[in-house]
Amino acid sequence: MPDNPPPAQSARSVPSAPVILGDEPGSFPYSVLAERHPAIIRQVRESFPYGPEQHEALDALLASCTKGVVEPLPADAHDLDRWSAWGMDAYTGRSWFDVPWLWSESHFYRRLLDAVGYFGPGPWQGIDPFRPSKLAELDSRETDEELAALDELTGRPVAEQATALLHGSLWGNRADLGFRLSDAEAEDRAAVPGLVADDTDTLWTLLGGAGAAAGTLCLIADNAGRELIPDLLLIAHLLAHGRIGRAVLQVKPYPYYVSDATTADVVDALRRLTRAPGEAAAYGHRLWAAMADGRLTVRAHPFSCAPLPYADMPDDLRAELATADLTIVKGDLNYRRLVGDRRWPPTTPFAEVTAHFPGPVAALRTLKSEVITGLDADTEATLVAAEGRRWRTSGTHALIQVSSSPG
Ligand SMILES: O=P(O)(O)OC[C@@]1(O)O[C@H](CO)[C@@H](O)[C@@H]1O
Repeated sequence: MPDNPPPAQSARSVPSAPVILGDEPGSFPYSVLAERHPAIIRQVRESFPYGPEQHEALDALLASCTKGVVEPLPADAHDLDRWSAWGMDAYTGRSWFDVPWLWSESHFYRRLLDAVGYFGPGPWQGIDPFRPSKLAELDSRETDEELAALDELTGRPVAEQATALLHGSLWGNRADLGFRLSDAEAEDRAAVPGLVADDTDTLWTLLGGAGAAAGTLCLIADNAGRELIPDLLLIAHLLAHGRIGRAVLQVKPYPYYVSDATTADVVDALRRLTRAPGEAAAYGHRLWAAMADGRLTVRAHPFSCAPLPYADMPDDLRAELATADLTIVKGDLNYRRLVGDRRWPPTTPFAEVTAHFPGPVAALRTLKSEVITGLDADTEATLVAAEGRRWRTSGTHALIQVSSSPG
């Protein structure tokens, strides 16, 4: 692992707001560590007929992450050097609640996969503990309905299709299985259609406005299933209408944050599309063909599962993203990593906190954690007056923010 700077404070970060920890009882980060992680362990136990070894390892993880400290990785761990570069040595021996929240959450998934034998060797190597819930979602009535809506959409003017598919991708971010674990009513709460920040016009300008050469879009994916499918539909539309010439889909190299998309999930989503009735299959076949001729590629960079902000991305990823005409960063966690997981005043300019990014960048996110930047003062005041702090974490609000000139 040649290329990861130390985690504590990169030279490129903007150190002007405190990093979020999970140490405040009653706060959202605390509840994720104290309640969501144990619930995830329970769900994983129930999903597979694991043997005693795995149950014992899950017991040990539960004790460590709720009442214990961050333990060192085994000396023969395949990713020892990587985690060492990502802050392991500095955080070993400290309570999971006292280190940066982003770090302890991310490390939890690394440990969970270890506990169930995902990293092998052995018969459970590569078995995604979240696959049953991901597949259930892919097979759901809601997915059928969303795909059926494409039949009607296809007859509409192209601009209308583009807007609908962009919003499909944006609001698809509500389909987050980890979030639902700690907030069962989340999906039933009505979404607030007015975006808290809306740079859609700039986004379309960057996505091959009239006369522009079709460039490369990088999409840093978030959840599989009902978020990944609309992401893929948007990519298919942009390719088909010449707004981009090529797309790179960045997914996770291993299962993460319950429902984050891996390469296996991309394959499942494409198979789901190609086997669907109606227009959905046509989208699926176009995407399949784009994979075959290289207009759509999938990447699973190790840094996608790093416990660090994107300001600390390694040089090879930085160079790769610098070649994209636009990078779309999907979802809440990626937003936290993009702007830095810090207590920013909400009016902190988005362009300022993303100045580290190597090229034009857009965030498409529903709001599910405390971090927020780029609001105008009136919008913030209206949200606070109506909801206190609830708008930050309820998943009912969304944003499209673009910075066209970083890097
Ligand atoms: O990134 P996503 O899928 O939009 O959301 C991830 C999430 O559910 O998990 C994190 C807390 O565990 C938060 O960032 C957010 O609430």
